[in-house]
Amino acid sequence: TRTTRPQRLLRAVIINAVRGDPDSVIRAIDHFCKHTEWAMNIGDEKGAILDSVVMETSPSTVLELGTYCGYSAVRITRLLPPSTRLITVEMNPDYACVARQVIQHAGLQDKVCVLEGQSADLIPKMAEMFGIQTFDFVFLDHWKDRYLPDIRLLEDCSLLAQGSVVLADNVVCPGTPDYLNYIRSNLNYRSRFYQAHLEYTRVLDGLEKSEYLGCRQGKRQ
Ligand SMILES: Cn1cnc(CNC(=O)c2cc(-c3ccc(F)cc3)cc(O)c2O)c1
Ligand SMILES: [Mg+2]
Repeated sequence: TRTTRPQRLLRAVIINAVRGDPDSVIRAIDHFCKHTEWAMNIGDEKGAILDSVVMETSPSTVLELGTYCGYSAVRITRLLPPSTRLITVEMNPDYACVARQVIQHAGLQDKVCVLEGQSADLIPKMAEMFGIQTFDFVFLDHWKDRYLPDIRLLEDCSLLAQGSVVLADNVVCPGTPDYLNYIRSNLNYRSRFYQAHLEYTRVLDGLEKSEYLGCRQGKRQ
């Protein structure tokens, strides 16, 4: 096939979504993934949970790891107050290129910074790059074996504050067992599991929401 799946998803957005209307971009992607070609966006069912967690957190500083085609970046950013920015990290340049165009079609390009590169390299530079201290909200949706090392890196870089919320996609499918074991046994977090389904399927999946409680000692026995 000459085009890639992200390119075909972008074409569906350009054809079917109203420029400057984030909700129509979301609907166009969900329609494409339900009726034409599955893609690994968080989707509508888990997306509604993401929306509710973003709204209850009402964050000032937001980090997303794993942009893919920009679907969750559009979902999150459409809910943010005018002065708030989303920083989203994508290691795949082809995905980043499509994501920037999807985000632009939604009219949210001034509120989103798509960073190309490895999360492990970029996280230590974030405070300096963006003049921030901590992230109020972090969404984990990148390589599943990077969730644990990257949450540890965020801690080590003091990028989490008391009350920061970390939401992780796919903790059941494909699954992130080492991350779940760590975050659920760590006294510095209060975690809650939201049962759902893998995007556009009946396969079980879920989201794990973890609130950082500040730096306490020890582990739960
Ligand atoms: C290539 N790449 C760039 N970023 C990433 C990180 N994301 C995932 O890997 C990811 C994978 C799946 C998934 C794939 C196949 C399957 F059979 C079941 C589930 C679902 C998701 O929601 C994901 O976020 C992968
Ligand atoms: Mg995912």
